[in-house]
Amino acid sequence: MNRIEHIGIAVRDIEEANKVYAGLLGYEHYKTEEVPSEGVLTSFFRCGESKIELLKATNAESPIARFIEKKGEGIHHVAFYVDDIYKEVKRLKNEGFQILNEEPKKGADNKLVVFLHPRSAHGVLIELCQDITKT
Ligand SMILES: CC[C@@H](C(=O)O)C(=O)SCCNC(=O)CCNC(=O)[C@H](O)C(C)(C)COP(=O)(O)OP(=O)(O)OC[C@H]1O[C@@H](n2cnc3c(N)ncnc32)[C@H](O)[C@@H]1OP(=O)(O)O
Ligand SMILES: [Co+2]
Repeated sequence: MNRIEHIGIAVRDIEEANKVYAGLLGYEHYKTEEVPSEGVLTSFFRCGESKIELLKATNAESPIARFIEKKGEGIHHVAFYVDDIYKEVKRLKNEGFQILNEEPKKGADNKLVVFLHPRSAHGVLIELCQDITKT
């Protein structure tokens, strides 16, 4: 793992959050993408080599809806970029981390993603991301 790929932030109203983060960063988001399999609408801002990923729930069973219901809006996950997601999953499993999906799934922005349970990482949901084109 050599850099933070993005920080995921759970929001109730993505249009309003887009305005706030555009005001904060001084530039607009570069894309919006729905990921139906995760029940989310995402919006991305670049931030150096990393990104901010705003996430709005698109249904009541979405992890974002459940998170906001329990904890309110805020940082939902930290995503690390990895060169070989299969190798990292194997390594992290051997280290004792609880892998939520051992088979990488398609995330937003052309990435394959794997999640580690927050109880494995002191209450922080961790995402691993690899470019789909590098598989
Ligand atoms: C857009 C695609 C992708 C990308 O390309 O970037 C994404 O980012 S998708 C993001 C949304 N998808 C996910 O979050 C998938 C992984 N998450 C999960 O599998 C689940 O949300 C979970 C982490 C396993 C929790 O699910 P569940 O056990 O059903 O939820 P509960 O609401 O019952 O919570 C149990 C427990 O865990 C705490 N929790 C839940 N989410 C988080 C979180 N994001 N960060 C920290 N802690 C979290 C929750 O508060 C509960 O704690 P206790 O109340 O103390 O038991
Ligand atoms: Co994410």
